[in-house]
Amino acid sequence: MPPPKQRKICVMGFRAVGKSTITIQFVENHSPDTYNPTIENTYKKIIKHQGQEYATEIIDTAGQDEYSILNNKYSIGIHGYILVYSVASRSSLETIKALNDKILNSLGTEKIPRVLVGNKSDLVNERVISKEEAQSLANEWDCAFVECSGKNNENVEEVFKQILNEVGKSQQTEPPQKEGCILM
Ligand SMILES: Nc1nc2c(ncn2[C@@H]2O[C@H](COP(=O)(O)OP(=O)(O)OP(=O)(O)O)[C@@H](O)[C@H]2O)c(=O)[nH]1
Repeated sequence: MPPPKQRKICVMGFRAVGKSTITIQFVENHSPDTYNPTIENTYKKIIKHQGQEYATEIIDTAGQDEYSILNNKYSIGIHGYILVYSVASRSSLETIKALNDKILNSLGTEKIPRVLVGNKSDLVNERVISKEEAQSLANEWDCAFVECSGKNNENVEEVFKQILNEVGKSQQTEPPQKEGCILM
């Protein structure tokens, strides 16, 4: 197998949408018993995906809102973003739109590997965001889209596979660096 590739992934979204639950479910195979608002936690996991190992660092960030200022450390050296909203909360989707804008503005490009994640898909009767609405937003952003339930461990692995795919795609399409001078 080729040597592991390093990946640094940031999990972002509104408060209590399930960022920690998804991350802990994926890294440690269990769902946290109690709700503890996160300040910031970093997890490490070797992920085997399509014949390649990825030494992955997953940063579980504090809940954000539309007015939060994007910390510099969430825009420098990050390979991809997992943008989480709750299918049962419209305001959490509005926060994701604002967050997405902030990330794109801060990096100055639209070509940023992202996965839009609708968590809490088990809350069937409380759903206010349809799959179609989120899928069309993901199409607009040209990024992947996954619905999952962190609590029930449904589709959680898919979230991480998709972000690795998105990062891989972005690295394939990067134009080769040209050598020489640029006239300003
Ligand atoms: N029904 C349901 N509840 C969930 C799911 N994922 C998380 N929760 C619950 O939502 C609450 C918040 O979960 P967390 O994982 O702590 O959310 P968070 O986004 O990390 O929260 P902050 O750190 O405050 O931003 C907890 O009570 C979880 O049990 C899910 O898929 N379904």
